[in-house]
Amino acid sequence: MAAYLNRTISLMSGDDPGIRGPSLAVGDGRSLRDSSPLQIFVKAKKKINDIFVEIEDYVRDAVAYVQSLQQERSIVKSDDAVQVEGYIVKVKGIRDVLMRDHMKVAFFGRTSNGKSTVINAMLREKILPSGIGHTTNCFLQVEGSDSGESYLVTEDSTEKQNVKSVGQLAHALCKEKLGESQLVHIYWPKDKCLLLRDDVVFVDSPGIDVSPNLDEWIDRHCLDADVFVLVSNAESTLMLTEKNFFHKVSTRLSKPNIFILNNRWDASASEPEFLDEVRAQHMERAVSFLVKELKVCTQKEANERIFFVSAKEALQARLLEQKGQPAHSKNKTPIQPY
Ligand SMILES: Nc1nc2c(ncn2[C@@H]2O[C@H](COP(=O)(O)OP(=O)(O)OP(=O)(O)O)[C@@H](O)[C@H]2O)c(=O)[nH]1
Repeated sequence: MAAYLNRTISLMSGDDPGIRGPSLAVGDGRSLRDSSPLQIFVKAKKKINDIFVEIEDYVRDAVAYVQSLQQERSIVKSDDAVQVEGYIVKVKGIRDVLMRDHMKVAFFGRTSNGKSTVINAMLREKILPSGIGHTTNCFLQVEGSDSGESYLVTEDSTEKQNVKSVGQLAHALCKEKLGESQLVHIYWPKDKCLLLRDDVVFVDSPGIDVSPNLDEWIDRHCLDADVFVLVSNAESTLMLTEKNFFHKVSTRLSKPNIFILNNRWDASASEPEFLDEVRAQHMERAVSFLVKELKVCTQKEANERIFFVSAKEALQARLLEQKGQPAHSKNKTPIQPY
C-alpha cells in the first residue's frame, strides 16, 4: 500500500522521484521545468495579468471621459461617475492577485487529520511540526528559496531564523508560540522539491475545529489562495466543521478550487473486507459535497479531485529514499485510487 500511496502523492504533486533532478530535459530540448503543467499555470496567469493591464488602461480612459462629461456638460450623474471610478480599484485588486507568480495551495482540515504530514511528504522532509493532539498553532507558508538557503521569517520581524525554530514558534505546546492567525514564512531550497521549483507555495493551518476566528483566517489567508486542499480523516467521514468552513470560503470566493485528501487510508488495510464500501461511501459524500452542496465543480471534475492517501506512509517512504534505502517492497501491487 505504501508504494501506491507514495505514488499517488507523487502524481498529485507532480513530484515523481523518477523525474527529479535539474539536468533532465524533454525530447525537444525544453527543460522539465518548462514542460511542467504548473509552469503552464504560471504562464497563463502572466497572460491574464497582461490582459488586466490593458483593461486598467481602458478603465482609466473611461473614467476620465465620464468625469469630463459630468463636469463639463452635466450629462452624467455624480453617483454614476463615482461608481465608474470604483472600477479602477476593482481592476487593481484583481491585478494585485494576478501579479503573484506563484500558486498558493492552502491546506485545511480538522486537528490531527494530517495536514502538516501531507506537506512534509510533498517536501520529502519533516519540516513542519506534526504529532498527536493540537500541534500547528499558526499559519505556516513554505515557499522556495532561490539562494539555496533555508530560513524562516515571522510577520513582525525581518530577522532570518533557523527553520528548526518553527518547532517552538508554531507548536501549540510551546511557550514561545505565535498567535493563531499569524503567518510564518518558511523558505526552503527550491532544488529539494520540484513543486517549490515550480513556484508552488504551501500553506499549513491550525485545525479548523480549534479556532473561533475563521472569518479572520479567510480574510487574511484564503482570499488569494489558488487551490484549497481539505485534508479529511478517512477513518471517520467528512464533518460539519469541515463543510461549514468551505461553505464560508465559497461565499467569499467564486468557485474556489477544492481538492479532498482522504488521509490515513493506511487504516483501511486492517479492515480489508470493507475497503471498497468505505471508499465508495467517502467518494459519494465528497463528490456530493463539491458538486451539490458547494456547486464548485462538475461530477467528472470532482472525481478527479478526491484522493485516498496515507501521508504518514508516503513521508516515511520518502525519508527512506533520501537515505538511499528502498521505500517499499517491489512485490506489492499498486491499487487504484478509488
Ligand atoms: N496512521 C496515520 N497517521 C497519520 C497519517 N498522517 C498523519 N498521521 C499522524 O497523525 C498525527 C497528526 O498529524 P499532523 O500532520 O500533525 O496533523 P495536522 O492536521 O497537521 O494537525 P494540527 O497541526 O494539530 O492541526 C501525527 O501523529 C501523524 O504522524 C496517516 O496517513 N496515517
